[in-house]
Amino acid sequence: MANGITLALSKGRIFEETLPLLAAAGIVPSENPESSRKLIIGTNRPEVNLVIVRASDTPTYVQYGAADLGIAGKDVLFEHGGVGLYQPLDLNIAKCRMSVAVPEGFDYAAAVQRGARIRVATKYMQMAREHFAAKGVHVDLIKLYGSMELAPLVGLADAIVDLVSTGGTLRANKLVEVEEIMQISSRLVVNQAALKLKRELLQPVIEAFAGAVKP
Ligand SMILES: Nc1ncnc2c1ncn2[C@@H]1O[C@H](COP(=O)(O)OP(=O)(O)OP(=O)(O)O)[C@@H](O)[C@H]1O
Ligand SMILES: O=P(O)(O)OC[C@H]1O[C@H](OP(=O)(O)OP(=O)(O)O)[C@H](O)[C@@H]1O
Repeated sequence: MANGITLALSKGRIFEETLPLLAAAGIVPSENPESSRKLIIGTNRPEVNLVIVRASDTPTYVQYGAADLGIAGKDVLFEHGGVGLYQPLDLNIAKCRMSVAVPEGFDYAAAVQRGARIRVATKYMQMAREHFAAKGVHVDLIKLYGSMELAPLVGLADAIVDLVSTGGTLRANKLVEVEEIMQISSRLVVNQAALKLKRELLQPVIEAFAGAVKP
């Protein structure tokens, strides 16, 4: 794939929401990663391949040049740190927000005010650490890899830091949002060296994506 370009995408919402952007760049995947077990997927353009990765691994593939470009959530980029990545575009897809949530009935404001140590479960350690440090709130962070909403229900934590979109998952688990940390959407990320070495192939894709971004 050294002569072509490789785009890293995760299955699910990022893949689905990227399809119209790919179409605008004249790129049509030859298989659907939801039904195929293949991790390298060709396209209608012989010089363009897709690699299917875990959402949180996208920046790593692009940082090391294993993929020339990729699409990753701002949440994932914040945890990664963005080293070696050029971030030319906010694609305005996979929109949600990072929030603090607690069980209904837990008085978060009072706990913060009296300086209590709060146990917070999250997959987003860096985001949570910076948020609470900036507010001067004392927290013990507990790293989880998913289903954060369960943690307060079983006594593992007082609060969670997680992504919220419709709020349906919080409601279903009798949790309430008490603080919004950051609005989240996905960005195009490009390997900085590839941008120089493969500019002729990459620039038209970046421009087509830019032209297809919905406000
Ligand atoms: N409910 C949601 N609504 C809209 N966007 C979301 C929602 N949940 C997550 N996202 C965004 O979509 C991105 C991809 O989410 P996805 O669920 O595919 O991966 P993940 O399960 O969070 O990651 P991983 O598979 O690496 O654990 C997230 O990084 C986030 O930016
Ligand atoms: O506010 P809502 O619309 O309910 O969305 C929020 C949920 O979406 C995300 O999970 P996702 O659906 O991606 O599941 P996953 O983390 O298991 O992939 C997030 O971790 C929340 O649990």
